[in-house]
Formats: sequence, structure tokens, C-alpha cells
Amino acid sequence: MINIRDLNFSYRRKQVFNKLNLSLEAGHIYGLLGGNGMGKSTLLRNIAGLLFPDSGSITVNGHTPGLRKPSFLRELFMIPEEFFIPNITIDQYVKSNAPFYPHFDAEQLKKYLRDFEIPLGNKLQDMSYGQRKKALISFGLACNTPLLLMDEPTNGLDIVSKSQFRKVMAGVADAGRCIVISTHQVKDLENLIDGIVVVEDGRILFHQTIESISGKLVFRISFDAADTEHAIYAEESFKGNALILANTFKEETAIDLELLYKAIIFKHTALAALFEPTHSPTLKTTDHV
Ligand SMILES: Nc1ncnc2c1ncn2[C@@H]1O[C@H](COP(=O)(O)OP(=O)(O)OP(=O)(O)O)[C@@H](O)[C@H]1O
Repeated sequence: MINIRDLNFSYRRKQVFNKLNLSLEAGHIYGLLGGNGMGKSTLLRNIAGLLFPDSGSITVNGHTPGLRKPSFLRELFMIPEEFFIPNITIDQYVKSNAPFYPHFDAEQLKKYLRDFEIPLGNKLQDMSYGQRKKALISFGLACNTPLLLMDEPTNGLDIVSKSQFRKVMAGVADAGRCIVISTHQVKDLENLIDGIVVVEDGRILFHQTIESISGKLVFRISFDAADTEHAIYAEESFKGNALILANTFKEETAIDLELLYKAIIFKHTALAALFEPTHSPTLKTTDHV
């Protein structure tokens, strides 16, 4: 679906990507993680054709995003972190925007708006930021585009809305669809994504499926000193030490995304060793973990 090769991208004075490589496939929901300013939004905008590579290539389903051809644009919906919505009702918004998306489904939209408890009939600008965001997410999902890019979709959503978001998203996975969700709120992605991509210092630092992570790592809370000593990453908590260990005995434990993210950043070498090609047949390329 998405193929990025040797992407270099700079803003006027700031180089953001340095020979970044990444392949993402249809049928998956990816979590795109990375620290502040590491380039998550910039990567999504390059994929959407809103920014243009200095060099290297990006193809999405065979299209070059930067050309912004209608045949590409109708296959993509992007929910940006900051967005402008005109002062019209949802119905008016749908009338003017839905015709661009051949697989738009009005019934689905109604369902998502109901799930998110969005008041119908109100003008979009009379809604709160969270309500507008939920309306845009509902519309984006109902467009049924093969590629859906979401930049910090749960930012500004209250606790109930976040669980509504998880409930709605749990039902949208589809073999023909690739969804990329950039976020800092990793807890919001738990049990939702099946792939993790971490961008750091201009390249992809980590890219693995949840399945491969579960196969390689164990997540455990423990007071056992021997456990802690063998941990790849350990963090004290009042319940005991939160640990990530090598999955030597094929245990099945729930992935703690926040802990995993910290291990990727702070214990990258130790973690990388476990995912090396000799250990991991699922590794996608040789230039990242
Ligand atoms: N319009 C711009 N002009 C110049 N520099 C920019 C512009 N937008 C972003 N940058 C810089 O590019 C880098 C990547 O920014 P980007 O917004 O893509 O990061 P991010 O990972 O999405 O960050 P955050 O998590 O804080 O939202 C940052 O150093 C930022 O300062």
C-alpha cells in the first residue's frame, strides 16, 4: 500500500527525514509513535501529498502522492491534528464533500455519529473542538478510503469519547484498508493496532507487528530481583517493577505500549538484538528493528 524509499525531507532550515524507509500494507492498523518534533505529522503529510520529498520516493497504491491526482485523492482521507471546518451543518458538509469519495456510506456515517453522540442539525462551528473532531472522524471513516491517516485523533477527546473512539475503531479494520494513527496517547491504541512504527532522528527506529512483539517479549509486574536483573527494560512502580523480558518460554502477556515505547527509546540496542533477522522472520527491512 505505502512504499517509502530513501525519503529525505527538510523544512527550510530543518532536516526532518534522512533516507527514511518504510513499507505499510493494507489490512492493518498501524500506530505511528515518536517524541515531540520527530516528524510524525510531517510523515503523514508527505504520504498524503501535502508536502513533497526533497529526494527519495513515496508510492501509495501505485500513486505518487505529490501529484495530487483525483484518482489518488479519492483513495485517501486524512484527519489532521489541526483542522478547519466551515460554518455549516453536518448534512451540508456531507453534501459538499461525500461526492469525492466513491465508497462513502451514509448509513455508516449515521451510526458513527450516533456512537459518538454527536448532536445532528447543529452547525459544525457551534460544536466543541471534541465534537467537531468526532464528527470529522465519523465522516473520514464513512468515506471507506483504502488509506486513512489520523494525526493525534484522540487529542482533545474526553475519557468517554476516547472509549467511544476505541469502540468505533475496533469495527473498522478491513482487509483492503490501511489505517495509520499517529499519537502520543499510546494507551488509546492498546488492543486496536496490529503494527507499531516509531520514528526517531529522521528514520524509522522500530517497525514490528504486535504478533511479533508478543512472540519476542513478556510484560510483567514483579518483585523478583532475578526477574528485574534479566529485564530488557525495568521501571519501578508501586505495584512492583514493571518489566519487559525476552519471551523465552512462549508466554502470552498483554503488551504495555507505554513501557514498550520507553524500551524502544532507552534500551534500543538490547531490544534490537531480539528482533534481529536470525531471531525474527517477520522483520521487514534491515535498516530498522
Ligand atoms: N511548517 C514548518 N516549518 C518549519 N519547521 C517545521 C514546520 N512544521 C514542523 N516543523 C519542524 O519539523 C519537525 C517535525 O515536526 P512534526 O510536527 O512533523 O513532528 P511531530 O512528531 O508530529 O511532533 P509532535 O509530536 O510535537 O506533534 C519539528 O522539529 C518541527 O519543529
